[in-house]
Amino acid sequence: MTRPATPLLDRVRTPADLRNLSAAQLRQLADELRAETIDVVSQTGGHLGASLGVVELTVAIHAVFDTPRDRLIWDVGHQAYPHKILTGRRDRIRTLRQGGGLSGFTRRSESEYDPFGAAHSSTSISAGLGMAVARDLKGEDRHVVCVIGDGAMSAGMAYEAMNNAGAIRAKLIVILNDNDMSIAPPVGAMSAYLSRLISSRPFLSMRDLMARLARRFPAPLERAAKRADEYARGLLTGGTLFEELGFYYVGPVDGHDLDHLLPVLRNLREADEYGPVLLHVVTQKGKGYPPAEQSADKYHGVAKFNVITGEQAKAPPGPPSYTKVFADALIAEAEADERIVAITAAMPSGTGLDLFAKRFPKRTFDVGIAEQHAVTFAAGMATEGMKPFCAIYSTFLQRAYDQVVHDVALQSLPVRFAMDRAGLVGADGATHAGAYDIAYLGCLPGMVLMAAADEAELAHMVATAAAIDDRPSAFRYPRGEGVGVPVPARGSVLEIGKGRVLREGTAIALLSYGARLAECLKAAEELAARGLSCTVADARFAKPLDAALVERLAREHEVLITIEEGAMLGFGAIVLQHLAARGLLDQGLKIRTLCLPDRFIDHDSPRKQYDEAGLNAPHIVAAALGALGRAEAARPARA
Ligand SMILES: Cc1ncc(C[n+]2csc(CCOP(=O)(O)OP(=O)(O)O)c2C)c(N)n1
Ligand SMILES: CC(=O)[C@@H](O)[C@H](O)COP(=O)(O)O
Ligand SMILES: [Mg+2]
Repeated sequence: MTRPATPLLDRVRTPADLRNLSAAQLRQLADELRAETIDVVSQTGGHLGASLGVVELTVAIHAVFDTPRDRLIWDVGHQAYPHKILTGRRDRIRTLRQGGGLSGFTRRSESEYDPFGAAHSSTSISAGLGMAVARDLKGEDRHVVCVIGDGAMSAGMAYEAMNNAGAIRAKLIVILNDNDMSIAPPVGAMSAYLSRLISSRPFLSMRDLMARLARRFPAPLERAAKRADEYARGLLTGGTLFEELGFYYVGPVDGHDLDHLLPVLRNLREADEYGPVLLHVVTQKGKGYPPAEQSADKYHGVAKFNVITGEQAKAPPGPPSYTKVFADALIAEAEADERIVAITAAMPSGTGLDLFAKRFPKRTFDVGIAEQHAVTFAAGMATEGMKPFCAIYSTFLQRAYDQVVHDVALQSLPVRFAMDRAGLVGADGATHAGAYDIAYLGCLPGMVLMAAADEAELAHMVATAAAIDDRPSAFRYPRGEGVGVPVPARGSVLEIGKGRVLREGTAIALLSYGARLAECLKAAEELAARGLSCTVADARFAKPLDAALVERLAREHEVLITIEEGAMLGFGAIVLQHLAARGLLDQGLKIRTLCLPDRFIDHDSPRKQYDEAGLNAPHIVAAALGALGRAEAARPARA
């Protein structure tokens, strides 16, 4: 596939090269940038739709504002591929989301044009306000521009930030990129409000817009008199919500029309002695690439694809994904119990709740990007006897930690947490790793914590969680396909706090928590080939811990190794603390706890990530040999 011709883009290495181009040239540049973005993502995969929706906006912002001196913050950052191409990273853009390559999100360490890292949504206004206040305290002069999507605008953090910005009245430009899409179609009253804003009348004409901007920034002494006028206009223009939060609302403006964008942004740049402004731009996710425009998800996240046909590369048929198994298992439980309800925070397809919703539309709740609300919403339902399953990726559940502690665990409410994407997740990298849930939930009294070793275990854990009605429970499972074991139509309820032994040995005990079990079984074979007899056990539960199993393994083996797809202070720590309390650590037992290292693991293939983390079979073998003091415990071969 030949690369698109990009004669103008070829002349742009940094945004400074944009600033002497004419409007006509900028329009051509945008077309070339769009073609380049499509070509890049066809080779790398990634978040195409969002990037295509902000091509013109990216060009206009960098043409008008003096980036990187003026700060530009992209919310989530998944739409920042055109931004990366224009800011000196075009030469590396085809390394996107690959080991050693560019991140799929904005990242401070990657470029001075990325003043704030992102990936978890709705952080841009808070960060931008922080930068604006710091600017004012230091007496510096620069603009701060935040671009936030309509989906990201559904998170409470965005309102916390706007509320504070309106009070501080710091000079800040928030650009609301409204494409009427989240990952799925947006939900909630805010989405409806924005739709009203757009549908209430056509885009402001340039004349109206200029007139309003001119009126907006009157001489200071008239300002007081203008408030009533603004309020009245706000009722007309519909920006009332934002204006009541202290923002001046401008829009809606066509976010693909540079003839609109450039003069508006220039005006906002010049009228800079006033408070926060919200520019409402209307864009189309997937703009300019028909396969994306016509797709239901607007090609939010795509595999490599054929640019001509839009057809995405398909992985060879394999076992069902953990996500699919979860959805099927929950449907089976819900068929039998009408109290079961399911909640997602704007991730219906990613969590599999889109399948649950097809079967139980009235028992499925997509609350938008609002994990904190999702958890306490579930807690409220649990107080009324419902059986809520909160399906939230491990990494995104981090955002609702106090709700888990304060609203669920403290009240011992039977909320069930289905934590998909546990462990390392590959191309999304460190921001999306499900690394910490064992640690952050393991310290909460009363929680039942489970980790699925394979897809059949996941089905059993769904059934088990459904049956636990007196306290909260959580089960974690990795991104991607299962290992190919048969999955029951409906899971069986497990005995709480009981693990299982898959292989009996004498010298070394490998105690796995989660899906590293397969690697443990491989390691046991390798150790057996070296004459070392190995027990392999699946803990199944981190809480309550299977004390009898752990103590037996400690008593009957020379070496005990715990393995988990989680950070320090997780399962291994729970086992260590238990053995210490039982006085079993000072009887010569050689114990090792294999977990994620105390650093962030960057994007790469999952296999390579686990290699780097030291959690593949060769690393387990080396740990066992090392514990035994066997000389050949040299650094393990790469798995
Ligand atoms: C806290 C958090 N929850 C969920 C996600 C997953 N996520 C990534 S992008 C996205 C939708 C964002 O919608 P919007 O802000 O409108 O951006 P668009 O993709 O439409 O450009 C979601 C839910 C996330 N990144 N962060
Ligand atoms: C940008 C974002 O946060 C989501 O789109 C995320 O990348 C989805 O992850 P999965 O691809 O694992 O569903
Ligand atoms: Mg959107």
